Amino acid sequence: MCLYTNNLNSILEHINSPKDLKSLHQKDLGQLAIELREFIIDIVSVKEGHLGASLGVVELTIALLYVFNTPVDKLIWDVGHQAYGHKILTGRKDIFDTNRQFGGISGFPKMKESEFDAFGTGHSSTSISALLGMALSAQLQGKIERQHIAVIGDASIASGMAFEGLNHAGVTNANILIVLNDNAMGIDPSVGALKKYLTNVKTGTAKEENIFECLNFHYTGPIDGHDLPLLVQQLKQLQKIEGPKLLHVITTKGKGLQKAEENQVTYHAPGKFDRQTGELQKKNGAVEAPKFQDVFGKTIVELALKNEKIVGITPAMPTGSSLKYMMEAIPERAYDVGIAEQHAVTLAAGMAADGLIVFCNIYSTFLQRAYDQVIHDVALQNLPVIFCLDRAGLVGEDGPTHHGVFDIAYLRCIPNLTIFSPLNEMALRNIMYTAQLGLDHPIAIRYPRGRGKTLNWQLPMKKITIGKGEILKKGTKIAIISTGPIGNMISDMLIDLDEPDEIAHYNFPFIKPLDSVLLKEILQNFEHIITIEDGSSINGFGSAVLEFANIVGINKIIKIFGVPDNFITHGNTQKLYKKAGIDKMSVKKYVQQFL
Ligand SMILES: Cc1ncc(C[n+]2csc(CCOP(=O)(O)OP(=O)(O)O)c2C)c(N)n1
Ligand SMILES: CC(=O)[C@@H](O)[C@H](O)COP(=O)(O)O
Ligand SMILES: [Mg+2]
Repeated sequence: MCLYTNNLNSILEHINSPKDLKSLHQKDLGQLAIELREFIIDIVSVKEGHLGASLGVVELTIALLYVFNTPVDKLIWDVGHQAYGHKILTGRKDIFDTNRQFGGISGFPKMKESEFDAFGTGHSSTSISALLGMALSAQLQGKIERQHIAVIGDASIASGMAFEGLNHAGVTNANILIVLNDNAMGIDPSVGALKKYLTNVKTGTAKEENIFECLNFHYTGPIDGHDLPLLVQQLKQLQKIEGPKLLHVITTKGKGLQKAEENQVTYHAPGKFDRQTGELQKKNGAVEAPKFQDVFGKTIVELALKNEKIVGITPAMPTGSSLKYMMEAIPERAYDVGIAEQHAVTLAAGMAADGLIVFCNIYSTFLQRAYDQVIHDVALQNLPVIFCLDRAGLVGEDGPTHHGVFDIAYLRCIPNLTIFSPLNEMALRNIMYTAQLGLDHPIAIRYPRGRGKTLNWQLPMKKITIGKGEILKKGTKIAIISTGPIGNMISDMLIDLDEPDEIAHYNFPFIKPLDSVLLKEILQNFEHIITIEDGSSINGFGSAVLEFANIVGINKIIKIFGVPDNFITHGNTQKLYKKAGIDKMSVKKYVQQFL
């Protein structure tokens, strides 16, 4: 049955699955693209989320779902932040307003959420390997008709992992189609030699040999990724060709919303905006405490202006990490290396080995990808790289792919590495200052997404003693030991409580080395000890305290508040703290039973 309708404004209304989409006349697809774009803008303008990337692939999404036979054919969206159109057209239109909200659908493809989400994503550059895995599996299992398609962006394909996938795929006869969605942007402008090459291909100035053909791919392109009839035609043709194929499409990030096209960095994930004008929603004008990322970004400039040996590195997150301030002020010493966390870490190691003072800023969750480099290239050689791990803790709406809750657990077991979690903005500044004065070891400084508490934070920096904790409040019966900014929540809770004299509060910014003198004193003087952190309760800060108690042979009740042993969902951070049981109420309830 053909779903053609004379009321052209309501095509999307009728599309609840790719089956409905496939029953449209091809000439109606253009109208569907208009409606899909409007729908995405409507929802994201009020519910927030990733905007530009999804707007850019509206036509591509429609064409892929129109031509291929999903979910039998496998379709993988790399990173997945551009998959909103895919979600809307694959049965989630009516619940799309719950996107990224607590209890709602995920902002990324998720296998459990839909059979149309062939593979869960969130971290970039995984699609080619996963797709190849499925295609080789199809060969082994005799699923010879099945098609396998991955959509990967120009920034993500420049990552090592994507190249590893291409390198393997090129010597197989696996039936895969890689759609390279080239908009010349990551979150920030794409960087690197491959970007230059792709630009040359687009402008017709590339040398004769095509890089993808050299890797044994059947290459098509570059074609206009907003030309729906052309996309449909090309995809239908490629459907008939066996083996590894790459279709190079050119798109505009933010397509269809003028402000988003003009300011692609801001509109990657713009927050709330006016859906008609695209104008960002104005803040209420109140003076706010700074974001931790800006404390990092402004402090490194301050330090680097005085110390020529300081360099900064970010793997593709200049805006998110605020290293952009240094890239503007001292471009020759600030490097955006693209989505290349492993390279970023070993690059830092090389620079540190040659005497530079290196601040390597990586989101906690993305450092997971460079674990071996941290151990083998930095810690084993005891190179004093200064890792600044932004987005540590529960990050909110991005959810489990992005929560920075494992870093303490995966770093704590690495010899030579110091781990520090600042209570506030000044502590972050002071540790950055101290680290650049010269440390004997590498250090990981972990701090959260969002704002701190201090308005007047650009004070002169002070050297701090490595491995020192501090008492924030005296008490007689219970000792609460916190690490990081979650300590501020404990201070607030103590103000709320009726009998605060019984509770002492200690701040342990150094997770490693622990302040053994102070900790021994606490273990000796209190019957009941509570630790709290915004990371995994397994092998976290609390575990370190338990291990220490065991080593010194002091047997006390030690209660650990940390993120439990499961993947925490997405949503507003307050709700997530509650879900993880590390919110104010949960701690208060626990403490009150002993007062
Ligand atoms: C391993 C990893 N590093 C960094 C990121 C953060 N990140 C998310 S999207 C993105 C840019 C992706 O650019 P591209 O692949 O070109 O897709 P586009 O947004 O242009 O569609 C980055 C760096 C990530 N998700 N995963
Ligand atoms: C898709 C992705 O990985 C990024 O866009 C991420 O969502 C950025 O997170 P922040 O908003 O915390 O910078
Ligand atoms: Mg891109």
